[in-house]
Amino acid sequence: MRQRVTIIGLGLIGGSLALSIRKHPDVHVLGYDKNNESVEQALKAGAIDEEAIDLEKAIKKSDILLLATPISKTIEYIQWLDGLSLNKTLIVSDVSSVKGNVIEAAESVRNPMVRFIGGHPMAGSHKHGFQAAKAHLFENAIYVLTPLEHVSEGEIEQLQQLLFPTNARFLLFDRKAHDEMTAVISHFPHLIASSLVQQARKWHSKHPHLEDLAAGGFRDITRIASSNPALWKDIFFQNDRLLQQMLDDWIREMQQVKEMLQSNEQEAVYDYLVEAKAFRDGLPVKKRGAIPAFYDIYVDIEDQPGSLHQVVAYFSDQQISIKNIEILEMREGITGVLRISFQTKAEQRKACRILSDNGYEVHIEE
Ligand SMILES: NC(=O)c1ccc[n+]([C@@H]2O[C@H](COP(=O)([O-])OP(=O)(O)OC[C@H]3O[C@@H](n4cnc5c(N)ncnc54)[C@H](O)[C@@H]3O)[C@@H](O)[C@H]2O)c1
Ligand SMILES: O=C(O)C(=O)C[C@]1(C(=O)O)C=C[C@@H](O)C=C1
Repeated sequence: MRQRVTIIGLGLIGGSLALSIRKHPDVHVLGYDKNNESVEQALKAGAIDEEAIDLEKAIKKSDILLLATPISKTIEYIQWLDGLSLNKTLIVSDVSSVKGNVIEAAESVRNPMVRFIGGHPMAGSHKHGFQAAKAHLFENAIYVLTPLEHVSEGEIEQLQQLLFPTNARFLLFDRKAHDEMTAVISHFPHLIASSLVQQARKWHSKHPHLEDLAAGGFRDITRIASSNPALWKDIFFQNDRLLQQMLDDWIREMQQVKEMLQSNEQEAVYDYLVEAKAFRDGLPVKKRGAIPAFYDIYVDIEDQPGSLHQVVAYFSDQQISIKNIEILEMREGITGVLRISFQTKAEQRKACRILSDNGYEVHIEE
């Protein structure tokens, strides 16, 4: 049976979900955004079938509602649903980066027709708005679901079926585990990235050439500081208690590192770095885990027109399919480093052999 889905918020995440879901032949997608331009872009791109002009009417006819607005707005929409008289079950999900307050709002909803399943695709970008949306944004990403207790297995399955074309991998957690893990792995690192940029900004007035020296390391570790400040302000305040706890721990740890430096404890500093490297290197990149499962190779190429095309041509000749390709911002102006990802180890090994045989310097992270 044809399902009707309404998406509120057609920015980066809502737009990407819409583009992906529309691959189902039997799903009719209605879109709503407070910004008319986003609706027009979504219609033009074929991400939605029609605009939800009368939102209440659209929701009443829908089977599934996806909320992809800023977190505080998502909470307001959930509260508003309580007052709607619905005559059929409505599965409601969101995409919020923090779950505590969202789940609390959903638990206060007394409307028996509303079945809330929290959602959080662990993929995104530092860009925002529909123009940055991509159908493949969530490919191989973890998609966390936090269903309320009364939600049935069948309803979770129905949502997963709808989201199937995202090619994401679903994991179920409760709100506490979700918010602690995202604080550690996403929210706190974001704060640190912004603080590193702030530090560089202050030193910049003394050393105007600082920006020329900002090469691979600084750019890698601070990319996320270019994200949408409004979104991140919202995330920080939604998860403020845990962020403060992490800041306290971090300040304490930095104090210990400072003391090691002051007392010339070279071995202790070395051990600190070794321990961090071991954990970082052990993050699951090869088996399916918290980080998408790709088999990567790194290739040095000349920074000149045609170099990238030449590498890609070797793979298309041999029918090796590339899962992802990225130019790493290192050694700018000298050589480029390409990170090329493959789905299988066999493809990774074959690609490595072809390029090595053709004189390229290729690296594989073991
Ligand atoms: N950006 C990321 O990397 C990322 C990743 C995963 C989850 N999220 C979550 O996704 C949600 C949306 O973030 P985004 O990055 O897509 O932001 P975005 O700014 O690209 O999109 C938000 C959209 O919501 C619309 N909107 C705002 N208030 C509205 C309202 N009251 N009614 C209707 N539409 C409204 C905006 O016009 C905009 O189009 C957030 O809750 C965020 O926590 C973001
Ligand atoms: O790739 C990025 O730019 C992101 O910041 C994505 C990222 C993350 O921290 O990994 C950011 C917030 C979301 O809630 C989920 C994913």
